[in-house]
Amino acid sequence: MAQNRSVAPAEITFIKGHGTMNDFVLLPDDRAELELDSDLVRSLCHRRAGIGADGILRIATAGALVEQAVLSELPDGVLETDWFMDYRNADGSIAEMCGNGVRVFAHALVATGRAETGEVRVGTRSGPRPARILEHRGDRAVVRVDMGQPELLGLSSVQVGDRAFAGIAVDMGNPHLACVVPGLDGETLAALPLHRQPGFDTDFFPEGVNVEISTPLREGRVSMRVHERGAGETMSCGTGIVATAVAALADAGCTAGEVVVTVPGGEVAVGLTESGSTLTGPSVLVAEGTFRRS
Ligand SMILES: N[C@@H](CCC[C@H](N)C(=O)O)C(=O)O
Repeated sequence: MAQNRSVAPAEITFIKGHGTMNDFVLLPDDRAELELDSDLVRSLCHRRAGIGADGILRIATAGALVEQAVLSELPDGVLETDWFMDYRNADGSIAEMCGNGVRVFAHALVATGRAETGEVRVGTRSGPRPARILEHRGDRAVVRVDMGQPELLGLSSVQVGDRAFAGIAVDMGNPHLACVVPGLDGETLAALPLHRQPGFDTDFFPEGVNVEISTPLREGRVSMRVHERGAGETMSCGTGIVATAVAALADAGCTAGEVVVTVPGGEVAVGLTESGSTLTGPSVLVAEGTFRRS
């Protein structure tokens, strides 16, 4: 039963941050009192009329989100007292997970005194995603996230402009189609019309999909671009980066290894073992302030 839920206030305190330019508005709302509807999410994320972001990270305890009926129950492994990343895409839709978001969220927990530096428990709709702050210098941090076990779901394909690409469907808590394209180089990758929604198989992905296109693995590195469900093309996508590393390693005949993924917004490192995956990269907190709702 929702309790003490206020109507959305006229002024909302926010922090703005990004992880390899996948940018977020963070809303400190420990007791989950804010009515975070999709109109408010879209206003906050609007790049002309709002603050501008690929998504929203509400900071609340998991217990408060259950109490306010934002979550119907605690996801497996998440404790009532855990800080929970209540993630919304820029279009107002809810997503289960956000890899870059977890890095920025854990950094913000430490920067605002909600958690100690070191290992930080972060709850998500896909379960706990422990994060370790490896370096922390004020507004900048380097964070490693335990991203769990990627699940391979089979093969599908996408249409990007006049080209079709085959890919591996990977469940990272959220859905991905990671397409490693033989012979693709950085220049051709950069020219693909990924700003437009790629065509995908809606029977295979009834809830929509995040689409990654990448170069093949070369000396432990790939270059990738992404079109995100609910946000359009972004400069980086942490879950998509891990999905791409899985697909690039599979393409090279491996099920484990280290891959550095270059995205338009920077570089992130993935570690893949038989039992799980990690994502290591930067987090930057760039601003804080008050959003005035009109
Ligand atoms: N940018 C994120 C993924 C955000 C959610 C995604 N758009 C979805 O709808 O699944 C990341 O860093 O993983």
